[in-house]
Amino acid sequence: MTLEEFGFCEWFQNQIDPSEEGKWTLARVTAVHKGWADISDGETTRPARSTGRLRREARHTNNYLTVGDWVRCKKFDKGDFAVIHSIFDRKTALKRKSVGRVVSYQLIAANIDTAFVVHTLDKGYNLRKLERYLSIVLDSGIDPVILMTKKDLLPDDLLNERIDEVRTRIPNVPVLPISNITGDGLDEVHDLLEPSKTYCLIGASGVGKTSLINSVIGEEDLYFTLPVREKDGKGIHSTTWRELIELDTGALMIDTPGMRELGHLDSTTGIDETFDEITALEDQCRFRDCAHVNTKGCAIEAAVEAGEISRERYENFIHMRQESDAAAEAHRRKHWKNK
Ligand SMILES: Nc1nc2c(ncn2[C@@H]2O[C@H](COP(=O)(O)OP(=O)(O)OP(=O)(O)O)[C@@H](O)[C@H]2O)c(=O)[nH]1
Ligand SMILES: [Zn+2]
Repeated sequence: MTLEEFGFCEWFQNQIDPSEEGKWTLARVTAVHKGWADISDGETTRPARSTGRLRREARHTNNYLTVGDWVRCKKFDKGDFAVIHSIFDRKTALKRKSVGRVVSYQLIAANIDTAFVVHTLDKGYNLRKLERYLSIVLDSGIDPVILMTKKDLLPDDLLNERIDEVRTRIPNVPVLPISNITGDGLDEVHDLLEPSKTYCLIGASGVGKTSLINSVIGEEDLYFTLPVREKDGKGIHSTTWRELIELDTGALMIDTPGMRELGHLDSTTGIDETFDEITALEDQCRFRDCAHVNTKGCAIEAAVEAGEISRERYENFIHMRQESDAAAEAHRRKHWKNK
C-alpha cells in the first residue's frame, strides 16, 4: 500500500514545506501503547517513540498522539525503530468528554473520514441516544452514516415505522437498515467503503459493532485473534494490537478501546447541526439570548405549539443544549483557574 492508499491525501501533502522534502519518513499511527506507538507506512509496521520535545508539548497542550495520526519521523536501528518528530494537522479529530472534577476532552482517533453510527432497531432502540452519538461524530467534523442493526428481529410494519421515524428525525444523514444475522444490507455497507478512506464504528454496547466489523472484514479471525506476533519483531515489543486495519476494499478501519467507551461530547456545533430545523428558527425569537423555554416571543416554542416541530425533538434539543452550556461553563471555569 502506498502512502496515498493508506490515506495520505492533499490535506497532509499541503502541510509539507518544499524545503523539508525528503527529510522525513512519513507514517501513520496504527496503535498507541504506554510509552510507544506503532506506526506504518502502508507496508511495514514499526514501534516508534516521540521525541522528548513532542512529549512535553503533548503534556502541555493535552494533544497526544492518537490512532490515525500522520507523523513525520526518522528511522533508527536499521529501520526497526523510529522516532516521531511531529504530528500533521488533523483533518478530523474524534473526541470524547472526560467527566471528572473538571471537564476535559480526550482524543480517541484522528483523520476519520466517515463514521458509521450503529444503532439497534430492536430492544434498546432509542432515538435520543442515537442523536447523541451522531452529535459526537458531527462535532468531530466527521461524515456520519447511520446503520440500523437487527432488522431481522422486527416485523415489517414496526421495522418500517422505526426506519421512517429515524429518517424523519434525522433527514440529512443516510440511514441503512441491516442484519448481521441474515446479511441483509451488508452489501450496501460494503459498497460505501471507499479505498484510502478511513472509517470507524460508533454506538452503544451490544448494537452489533463487532459482528459488523467481522462480516465487513470477511475473515472473522483477522481482527480479534489479536494481539499478533510481529513478523519483524526484533524491536522493543514482539506483539502488537492493531487498531487501524486495511479492509479488502482498500478502505481503512479504526477501532480502539476508547471508541468502545465513547460517552457524550458536548459542543454546540454538533447539536446545532443535529437539530438544524429547530436552530433555523432561532433568529426569529424576540430576544437574542432566548432560552427557548417559557420565553415570550420564542419562535421555536411557537413552532412546537403549532405542531411544526415535534415536541419530543424539541425537548431533546433543550436537554442537550443545557448539558452543553453546563459543560462549556465548566470548561471556562477550568481555564480561568489555570490562569
Ligand atoms: N438478531 C440479530 N442479532 C445481532 C445482530 N447484530 C448483532 N447481533 C447480536 O447482538 C449481540 C451483540 O453484538 P456485538 O456485535 O457483540 O455488539 P457490539 O456493538 O460489538 O457490542 P460491544 O462489543 O459491547 O461494544 C450478539 O449476540 C450478536 O450476535 C443482528 O443484526 N441481528
Ligand atoms: Zn426562542
